[in-house]
Amino acid sequence: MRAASVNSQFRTLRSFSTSTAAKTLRIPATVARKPSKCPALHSPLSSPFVGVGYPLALSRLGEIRGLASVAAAPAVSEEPDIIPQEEILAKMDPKETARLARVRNIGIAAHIDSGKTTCTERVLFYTGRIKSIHEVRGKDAIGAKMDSMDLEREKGITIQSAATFCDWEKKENGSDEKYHINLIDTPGHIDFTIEVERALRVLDGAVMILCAVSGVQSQTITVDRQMKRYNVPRISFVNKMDRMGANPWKAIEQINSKLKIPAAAIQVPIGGEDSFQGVVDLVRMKAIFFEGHKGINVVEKELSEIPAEAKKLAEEKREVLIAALADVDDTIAELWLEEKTPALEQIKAAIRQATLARKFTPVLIGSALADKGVQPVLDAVCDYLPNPSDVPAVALDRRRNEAPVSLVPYNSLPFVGLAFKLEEGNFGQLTYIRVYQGTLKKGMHVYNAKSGKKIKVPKIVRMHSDEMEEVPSIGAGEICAVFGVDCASGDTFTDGGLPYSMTSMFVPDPVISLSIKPKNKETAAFSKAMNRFQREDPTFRCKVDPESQETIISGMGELHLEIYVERLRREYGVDCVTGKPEVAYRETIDSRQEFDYIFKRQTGGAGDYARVMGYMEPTRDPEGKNDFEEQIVGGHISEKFLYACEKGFLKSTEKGPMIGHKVLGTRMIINDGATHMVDSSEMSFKTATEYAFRDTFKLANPIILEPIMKVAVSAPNEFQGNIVGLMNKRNAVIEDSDIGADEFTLTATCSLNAMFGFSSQLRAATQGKGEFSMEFKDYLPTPPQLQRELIANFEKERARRNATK
Ligand SMILES: Nc1nc2c(ncn2[C@@H]2O[C@H](COP(=O)(O)OP(=O)(O)OP(=O)(O)O)[C@@H](O)[C@H]2O)c(=O)[nH]1
Repeated sequence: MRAASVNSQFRTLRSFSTSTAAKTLRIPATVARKPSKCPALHSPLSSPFVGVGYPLALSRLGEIRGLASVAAAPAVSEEPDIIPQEEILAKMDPKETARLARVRNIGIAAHIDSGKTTCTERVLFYTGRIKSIHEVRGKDAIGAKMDSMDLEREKGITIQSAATFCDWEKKENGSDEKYHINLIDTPGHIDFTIEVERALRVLDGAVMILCAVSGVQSQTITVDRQMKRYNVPRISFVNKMDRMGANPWKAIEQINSKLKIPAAAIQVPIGGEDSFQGVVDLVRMKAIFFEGHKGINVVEKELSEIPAEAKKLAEEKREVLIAALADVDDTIAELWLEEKTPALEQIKAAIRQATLARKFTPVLIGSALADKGVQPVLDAVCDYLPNPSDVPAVALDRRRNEAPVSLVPYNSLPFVGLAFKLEEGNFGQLTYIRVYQGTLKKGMHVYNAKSGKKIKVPKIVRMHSDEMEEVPSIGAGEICAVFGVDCASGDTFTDGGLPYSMTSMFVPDPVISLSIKPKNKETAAFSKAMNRFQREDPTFRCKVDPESQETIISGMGELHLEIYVERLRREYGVDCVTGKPEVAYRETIDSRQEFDYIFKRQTGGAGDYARVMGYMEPTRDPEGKNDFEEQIVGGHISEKFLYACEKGFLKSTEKGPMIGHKVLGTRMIINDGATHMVDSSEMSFKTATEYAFRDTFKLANPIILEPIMKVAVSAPNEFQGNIVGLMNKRNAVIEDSDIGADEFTLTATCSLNAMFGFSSQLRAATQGKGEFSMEFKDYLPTPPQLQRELIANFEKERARRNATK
């Protein structure tokens, strides 16, 4: 009972605490939501645990509280104890608290070409990780460190996220404070969105970069959604201040209005465009300049030494900052009402707390390419982004019905880690792991929570883009990579003692596919490459169509598949011919239909006999799940044969009867049937079910579903008419149109089918100034005319194949 009263007291307390949101759980929405796959049925993105304290297994609670030993604690409790994060942390070893306070796991995410890689290159240079800076598409033809793949360097885009780490010595009050930063540079292009998803799943905070000219762009909106999905606190950096037309205030206004996150500058620029020289720090009211080779020396000056105009702007914008903080922080609000000026430490504390609570994002200003403003971003990462103990991590306890339990980033606790990314390296599979609790040591045995397999960890490394540094162990709250650990992306590892697993990341369904065939006979290399790509990238799939015998690859967009075809050629020497990209349609039914199917065949010797009876109906499941049930009374079909029926059902859903695409939202009930003493077999029941499925499906109001995309298009205002025209032609539903001072952003939903070829038309309609991004939303029925065409084409192709057999 005690536990229950602690719970209720705690819940009441927390619901009134101003800092509740800062302690909310970082659970990916996969717990609450799976990707919506069914027409007009969409699940919310919220986590069920948000805003509530979290339970800690009693055994662990005892450990942390020093009250009871593991053995003394009850093995399973009906009522999980819930204690606040502060209480857990208060019990932690001060040495651990101090260690974690200096660790940051952060990602850099932004719209394409905002300068993520350019910025990361400076971070590595200023922290001493690299000796010289190489630019993205730079004249030296070396390319940025984090774009290690040849293709990335050539195309100037990031394809894979790259991890690195560095130590930053933050100079504060004359003394140095050393922070350890694990950093992931993620791709901007939507086709590689899984890279952003998995990075955000394991990172504690993020730097969102925006272009000072373009402000919030289409992909910024996608990245924003992903950060919100994983509850990731962020600081913002308005880059490219050296560009003509740079306007950080517009970008900040757009963060407020378009992304709906209260944002305010914590710096103002000194000069702009060609004459951008440095920034004024509004918290400390000091001017900052970047001198020496590549701006390596940060030079501070008093405001009396800078132009009066910049000083006036700083005073004005400091007021704006304090007013914005007053909206999100009680202490600042009180001082503000009393017209008192908050102290420096009060401002810093308010920014930190509001940022951690995701109620605010502080905005920094600079130009990575002009080597100005990157070091203050590093300081802000240390000052305002969370350390691993600020972000509660949660596992699900399999012993307690998947009840959430907190993990504590404490080195001496039992180990729990999440494999979030796999990469095939020259020395075998490299698995990236975020250690949430305990220590991972070289040579120790870990258990895969899913397969139960025991694995010895032969080698642990810290990654530095494509280079690595071997380490003997890695502590809680850190990121590393291990060799020789066979697993899938998203698997949980424990030391074997804890029955925990962690929720994995959100993996969107592929929406586009194409047929692919090696030009010559390099099949071994081809299969090797396909296996590797699929293991590394859960959004890339490859299968052989049993009917056409063609290999079909599927992914998130045309560029996604194009990159893999190119990698096949370069990395495996396999040249391929590819078919036309095709939309990943789905098939479903809309009404109930009974069936009574007899499968009978006599071919001399033992024959085949199976009779299955029942009905099919739509499941109307929000996630589009299929369902097979048996409701046999009287034992007309034995267990063994019913199992074969289920197999037949599952096979049928893989390739729909209408156009051979996957089936969604369909239930099959078998409630009667008949068996022959001699002729019935598992194979005959499986086949009977497949035939029954095929015939019944066609009578149950079958529908072809197509992927509907959420599209965001932005372009200068003068092209608004052209773009609305382009979207109307595609029967898009325009949901919102946001007109800024010189650019507008239009959001719409449109079928993927209608979006083919859009990028070139958009270019033509906007003189190359428009851009767009799209993301899968859900599946909706295709228009009847298209459905007829798809079926006719499928039948024609099938007849052609049969004729050539
Ligand atoms: N003028 C100017 N150009 C910049 C700045 N930062 C980056 N760039 C340029 O913008 C282009 C894109 O930079 P990247 O660093 O590759 O951008 P990214 O966001 O990593 O790109 P993706 O990973 O492909 O999305 C390059 O040509 C850079 O040189 C800046 O501060 N000012």
